Amino acid sequence: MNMVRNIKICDGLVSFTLLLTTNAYPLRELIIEDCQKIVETLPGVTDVVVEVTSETPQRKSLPDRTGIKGIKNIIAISSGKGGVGKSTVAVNVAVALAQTGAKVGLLDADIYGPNDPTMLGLADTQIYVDNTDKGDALEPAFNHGVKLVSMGFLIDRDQPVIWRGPMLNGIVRQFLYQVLWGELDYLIVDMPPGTGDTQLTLSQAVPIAGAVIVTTPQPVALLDSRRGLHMFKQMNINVLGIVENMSYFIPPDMPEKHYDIFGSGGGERTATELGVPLLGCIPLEISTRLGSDNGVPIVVGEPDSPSAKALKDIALIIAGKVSVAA
Ligand SMILES: Nc1ncnc2c1ncn2[C@@H]1O[C@H](COP(=O)(O)OP(=O)(O)OP(=O)(O)O)[C@@H](O)[C@H]1O
Repeated sequence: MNMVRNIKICDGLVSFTLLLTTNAYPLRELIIEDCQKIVETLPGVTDVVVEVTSETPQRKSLPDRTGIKGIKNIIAISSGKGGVGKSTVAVNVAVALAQTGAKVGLLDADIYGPNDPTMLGLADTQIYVDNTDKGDALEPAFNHGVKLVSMGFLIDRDQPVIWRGPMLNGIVRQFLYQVLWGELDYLIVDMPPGTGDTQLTLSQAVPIAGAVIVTTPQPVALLDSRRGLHMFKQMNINVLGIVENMSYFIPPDMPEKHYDIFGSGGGERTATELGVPLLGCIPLEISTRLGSDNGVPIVVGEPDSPSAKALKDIALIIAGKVSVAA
């Protein structure tokens, strides 16, 4: 698979480079260990040095959808229903991917309720327009390893956004094409809830490497997720799977206890019924909410908490699936 490069043999010392398709490769450690062990068993070998590097493959353009220069993979995080934790998942997955060394951008396409600046600790940040040879372009904000563009930077915090479809399309296109994103392995798009204008604009404008649907276990949320899934299928967009958020509540004073507030197993059932994978389940934890409110995502603030571990695993699974698809 052309993943082994740069083989050097010097007496008993063997060194080589392993090229992974993503830094966030879920089986990274296992592969390194296996390669090491196998070479070590060869006669005459005394030492093995494995270097690891990665090259994220790029999602190809489609006949009717051209990619954005420099951006390898666009991943849409969506939900059928509001308030299920879509932004929490988008922000934490973006930061978790950046933690693996990937170059990551986050486009907050939730034009009416832009929360990502707060969640990424950029609530009081301003972004600027640069004059480039291709016209004016926005310089994204940056924190926790992630570049961010959001409507939240362009409006007064208390000002409601009252726009119609065509204006929305305009801003979403600007956020895609008139931002100095630079080189990105992943552009995570935090979609607005539901199946409206923004979703259509995005799905039609650019080739999306994969869509993730965030849901909570209760039946009403799951019903809406089905609609979202059908929209992506109709638009020929690869659905990577479902994330079940708020799967169960962990009380901070009794971490061994789990309460199924919204019922249990809903995400699993929906995933099976719709024939898409369940990418992971995230518990309801007070620290996750606090992290979002304080601008320190849980994968940074409490990386060993159950929610952070679940979110990091989900990020790796998403990266793995995107690489396989590409
Ligand atoms: N696993 C969790 N544990 C605790 N709180 C959570 C969890 N997931 C999300 N929250 C909290 O629930 C609220 C809603 O989450 P979030 O804003 O991510 O949802 P959303 O689906 O993006 O909402 P919207 O539809 O408004 O865009 C936030 O206050 C967030 O901090």
